Amino acid sequence: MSIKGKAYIMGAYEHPLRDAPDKSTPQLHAECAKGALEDAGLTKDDIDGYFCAGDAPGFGAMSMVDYMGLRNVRHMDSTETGGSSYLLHVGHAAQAIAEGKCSVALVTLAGRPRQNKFFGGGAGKPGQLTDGPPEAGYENIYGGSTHNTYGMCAMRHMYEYGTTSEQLAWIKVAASHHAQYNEHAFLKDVVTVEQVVNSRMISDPLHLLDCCVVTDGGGALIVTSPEVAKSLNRPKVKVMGAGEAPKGPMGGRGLDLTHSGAVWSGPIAFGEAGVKPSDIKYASIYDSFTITVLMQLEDLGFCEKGQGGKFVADGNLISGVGKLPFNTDGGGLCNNHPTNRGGITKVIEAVRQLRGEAHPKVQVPNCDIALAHGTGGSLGTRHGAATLIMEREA
Ligand SMILES: CC(=O)SCCNC(=O)CCNC(=O)[C@H](O)C(C)(C)COP(=O)(O)OP(=O)(O)OC[C@H]1O[C@@H](n2cnc3c(N)ncnc32)[C@H](O)[C@@H]1OP(=O)(O)O
Repeated sequence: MSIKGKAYIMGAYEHPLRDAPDKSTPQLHAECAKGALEDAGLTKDDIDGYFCAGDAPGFGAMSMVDYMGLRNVRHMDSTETGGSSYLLHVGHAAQAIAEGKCSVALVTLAGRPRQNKFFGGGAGKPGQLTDGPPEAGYENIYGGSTHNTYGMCAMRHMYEYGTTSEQLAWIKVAASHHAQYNEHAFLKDVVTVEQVVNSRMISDPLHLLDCCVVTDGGGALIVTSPEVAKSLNRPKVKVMGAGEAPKGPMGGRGLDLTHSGAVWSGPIAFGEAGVKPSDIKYASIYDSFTITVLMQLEDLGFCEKGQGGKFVADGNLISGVGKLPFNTDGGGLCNNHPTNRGGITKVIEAVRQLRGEAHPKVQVPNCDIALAHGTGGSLGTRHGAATLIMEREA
């Protein structure tokens, strides 16, 4: 069943904290839920559907429903696809609403990676027997897997297409240009290409400034039926299309290191929404590392494969300058990357843009159609991809 026009995002909230030593993860989930409900003009007793991923402690969705006192939930989903989970959840919530399983869905993400000093899914130390993910035993002998696999993708992209570190650096430059206007951004300083390429090497060819930040916090969304949306006094953001796909060595269907699952999730979402890349006025693109953005821009069809380096170096990602303003909150590269599943912030900034509530310095004029895309896991080897297309309803 198509979800086009069957659900609306009516509430969105991003937690203002980036460092939360005095709050528990369930508390952050609850504060985000409260913020999104207030934004929508609803109460927690209105919620009858709940969605979260693996960052929710205990028994995931079940524990959070209990902790938050959500008495009327009749539909739950805790599908885990890493950083793309929260984009995928909007699609799943829309599907559940279209099928009559619920009418007000709450989606929450929260975590405290700064306190836990933990990223990467529990892969364990080199050579250690681990209860982490199944691939850990094959990969942890080479050290930390996340930065290394993204580094391999960047290296391969450079080899295949001649992409340069300077071109990748433009992605951080664009994100920092937007982050300067975000009072909550973890990093607010505008940086130059030279600063990015001269920052310390993390995993060749990715430098410190090619990486996303590590922040505590979270966010929440409220997705409702058209009937509930009509009753609320907020701008309506219509869900137009959603696509999801896994990429893995076995399920990867022949994709090499330079391609992401966006090659599958993108066309599904565009097809369902009935729009094309040139119709998109604003894009939130998952930005765990600069290379993540570059590959996804290409795979979603915003430029030709291999031309991403030129596209970003022409300033196309900068609001008010280029063709495709991206991550106008500063994104994961500068603003916020709570947990290793930061995708919810991608939807939240797209909602701000469509409502006309982004910072005036970065607001895209007449922003009527936006895309949010997430990836989760390790870009080169195995990850989940999810694409969401939304439209402002007059
Ligand atoms: C699907 C997915 O989501 S996969 C992605 C999951 N996320 C990640 O892998 C996180 C990637 N980022 C990181 O691992 C870390 O930020 C690192 C390794 C790049 C840096 O961490 P550390 O070496 O511990 O740096 P530390 O936190 O001590 O900060 C040192 C300095 O660098 C700065 N800094 C830290 N991270 C970044 C960053 N990403 N960009 C720019 N500056 C940074 C800090 O502000 C600090 O500056 P200061 O000395 O002026 O105060």
